[in-house]
Amino acid sequence: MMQGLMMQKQRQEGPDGSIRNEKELAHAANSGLKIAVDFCEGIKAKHPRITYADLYQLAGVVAVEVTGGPTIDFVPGRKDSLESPEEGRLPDAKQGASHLRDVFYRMGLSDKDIVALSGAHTLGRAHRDRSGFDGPWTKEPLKFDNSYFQELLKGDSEGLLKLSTDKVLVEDPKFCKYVFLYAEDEDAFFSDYSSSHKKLSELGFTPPSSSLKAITKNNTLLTRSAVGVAVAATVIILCYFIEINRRVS
Ligand code: HEM
Repeated sequence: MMQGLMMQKQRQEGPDGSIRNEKELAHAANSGLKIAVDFCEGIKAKHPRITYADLYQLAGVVAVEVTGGPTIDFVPGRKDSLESPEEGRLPDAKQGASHLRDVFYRMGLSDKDIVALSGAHTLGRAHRDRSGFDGPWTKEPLKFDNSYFQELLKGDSEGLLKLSTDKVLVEDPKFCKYVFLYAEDEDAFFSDYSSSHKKLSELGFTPPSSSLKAITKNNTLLTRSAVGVAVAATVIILCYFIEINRRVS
């Protein structure tokens, strides 16, 4: 998901759908993402007007929400590119705090963003045949909650994974205060996660005025893409559950 969210290019950071490029899918850090990209292809075929860049971001937003996480405001209008970045710009799970800061600061993100976004590891698992790592981070990997942070504070637990880049969040004093906060206060995690996810998903993107934003009478922001996002979202949810269930079981 991290990789899907970032999909950045050298000249301009930000989601542009280039992950569908075979060359980029072959980057080691993207191993396994072809499955998700292929799922999205069926939706793109039915709703060709949505860009790949928007579709992949929408899939991430929907996956977080349907698994119990916060709502993330989604604004369409990203442009597609097939120009891939060079390999090696995504975070390396075997490294530590300075590496994480190099990667995330480069995108204008903060220590708080790093910790909040790492909380996405509340979902899913690692696969030995993809990354070389194995196992979920939490006991309920289909549920988006703050248990990732609670598990981090407990230390090593049998059957649960902790990458170096997860452990460093407890070891580094500036990261650590957010780990304590999120482990204790799920609302604070959800609120910060939602803003950090939106920031990452809108890197290099200025929402166009034609994004069909509508403010309803009770001031709820509704964002509608011109294509049947509701239908697309339903299909994405189904795909997400089928895939995750298959991988977790
Ligand atoms: C902080 C640096 C990060 C590192 C080093 C990292 C590394 C990894 C690794 C090694 C895996 C296992 C891949 C596999 O074997 O299938 C993984 C999975 C995952 N990552 Fe990250 N990640 C990072 C940040 C993020 C962020 C920011 C997000 C989302 C906002 C994210 C969401 C996920 C999810 C949901 C999975 C599970 C995928 C599945 O179940 O197939 N990660 N990550």
